[in-house]
Amino acid sequence: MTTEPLTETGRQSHTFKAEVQQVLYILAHSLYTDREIFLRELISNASDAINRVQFEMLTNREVRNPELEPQITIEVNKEARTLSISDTGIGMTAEEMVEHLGTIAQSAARAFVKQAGEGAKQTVSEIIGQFGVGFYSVFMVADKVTVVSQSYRPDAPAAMWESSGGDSFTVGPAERAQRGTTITLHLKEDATEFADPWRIEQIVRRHSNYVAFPIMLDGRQINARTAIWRKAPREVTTEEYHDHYRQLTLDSQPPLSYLHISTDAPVDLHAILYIPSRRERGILERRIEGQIKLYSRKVLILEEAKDLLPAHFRFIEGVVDSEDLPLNVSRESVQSGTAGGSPVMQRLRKTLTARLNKELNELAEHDPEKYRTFWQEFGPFIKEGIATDYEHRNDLLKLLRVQTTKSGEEWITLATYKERMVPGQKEIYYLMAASREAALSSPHLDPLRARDIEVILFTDLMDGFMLSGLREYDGLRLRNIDEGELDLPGEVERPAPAIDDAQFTALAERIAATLGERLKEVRASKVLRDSPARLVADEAAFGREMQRIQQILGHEVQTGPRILELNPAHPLIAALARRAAADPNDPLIPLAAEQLYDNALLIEGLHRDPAAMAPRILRLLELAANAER
Ligand SMILES: Nc1ncnc2c1ncn2[C@@H]1O[C@H](COP(=O)(O)OP(=O)(O)OP(=O)(O)O)[C@@H](O)[C@H]1O
Repeated sequence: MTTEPLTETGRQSHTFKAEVQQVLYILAHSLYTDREIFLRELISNASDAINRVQFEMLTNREVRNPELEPQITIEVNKEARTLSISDTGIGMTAEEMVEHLGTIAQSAARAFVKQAGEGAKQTVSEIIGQFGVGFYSVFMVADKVTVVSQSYRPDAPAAMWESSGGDSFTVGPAERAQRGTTITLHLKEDATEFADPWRIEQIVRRHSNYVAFPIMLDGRQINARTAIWRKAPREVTTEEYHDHYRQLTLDSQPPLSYLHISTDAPVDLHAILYIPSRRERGILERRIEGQIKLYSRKVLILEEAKDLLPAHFRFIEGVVDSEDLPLNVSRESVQSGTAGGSPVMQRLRKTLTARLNKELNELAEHDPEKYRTFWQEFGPFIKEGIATDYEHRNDLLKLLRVQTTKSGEEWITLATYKERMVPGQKEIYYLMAASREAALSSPHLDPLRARDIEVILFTDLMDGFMLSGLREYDGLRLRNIDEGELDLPGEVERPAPAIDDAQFTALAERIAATLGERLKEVRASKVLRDSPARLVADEAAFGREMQRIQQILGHEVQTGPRILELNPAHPLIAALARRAAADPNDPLIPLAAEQLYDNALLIEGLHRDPAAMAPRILRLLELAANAER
């Protein structure tokens, strides 16, 4: 930014930073249909400014005009084609104007220019929201903008900032009687609509209705008078909740569900918590995590209160308001739970968490379709909580849903699994695989299918993480069925081997020689029925769930050799064994060994490079077709 010498009026001319110039150019020259959001941005800045001065007043006595009521005032003049918005906020000094209204975070600007330049599908309001070019959006509708401000600092003189877009702005002294800021827009010819009071009221209702301070127009308050979370739930309509959610989050989809708490005892608590309908909103995934705004006595204490819910509920959006929070707390002390904030925060957290759990359980019970959506979008968070949050594990286990060999497309609870266990079953059986389809073709299922035992199919990356911390449910151990020695209830008849021991040994030796160090042992299976082979984990191999995650993420892990079990009653194994016994150098055997091993990895979702199998499969096909080489 370059700065020119003072002119006679005491104004100094500055050049916008290059990134700002680019942003301004795009904003001024694009035909955006939702230009009206410039007003939302200005109101949001005004509201921030009031929040900030309220905070100053809590901690700092030296504030100019402490008696001023928090208020945002809009004035329009059709003849002059102007719109102005004033606030009783923190104000800006001349230096702050240069700093805040001349620059823009460079990375944000670059990302903005890139997105806008690509003609991205999202609307300008989404882009602006994401990149924080808020103030500059005025240049979509104005060809000249004047800002006059009086800082809260008692000794700072009033100042003005003015620009017609382009590449420069001026800053100089000004007259302003009281603390706060007035921004005046000289509207472009095609933006006259924004000098119409009716239009302004419509925009405020649509985008800024729930701003916590009065927004005045022609002597009337045009935003909602009472914060909806302070109303009794029966007085709030679904539409109002949806509107509030949209204005809070900028999410274009309505929330999946919401929860409104309004109580005075044992704590004073007025809160609305929203469960979004999807996890990822907007291209930048800025809102993959929710935000909970914390108010006390109408003062916004925290824009993003982290400690009000356990970490696994971080996708929740909403507002929490409690009169019980001491006003003399700083943001930091509320956050860290010190300085007296702690006991109240803990009580709030406890109440909110319990109510949210209850709400989710009720959703599952009364609206299974919605709960299914919830589970698909936010299941991974619940699983994370189960693994890491011992305090809430039992509550979270009620929210857990799984698919099994018997559930089809349905999602069931562990309680349902338990009810459906066969007589004599003492453990919960599960299988980890790449997908449901892959899981259902797993050879490990053979002995359980034969006994009609239900098996949980875990196919999500987070499942491994969850299982690393979850060893049992309701007194039942969770057992991975890839283990060699499962003590299964009930007896089933075993199919008779189709080959003799010598033939089997010949095959086992050839396979062991081919697969070398990848295997600990090749042995005859006591449990396989319909499948030819399986890879069995070493029971001692603790932590395989986490290892699995590492493997899927492509990290090098020492997994230790496993045991290959062959099914001597299977036609393929029998045929291979006969060939191995007849000709130890039969070329089919090593190819088959490799392919059986790869099949096992594929089903488990652990194969590193499936494409590498293509030449071998081709060779196997040639052998099957007796093709000449
Ligand atoms: N009405 C106002 N009163 C006091 N300061 C203001 C006001 N409007 C803007 N500012 C200052 O100008 C800065 C830049 O505003 P701008 O809207 O461009 O970005 P932001 O508010 O920081 O980010 P975003 O609007 O995207 O959340 C603000 O951070 C604030 O410091």
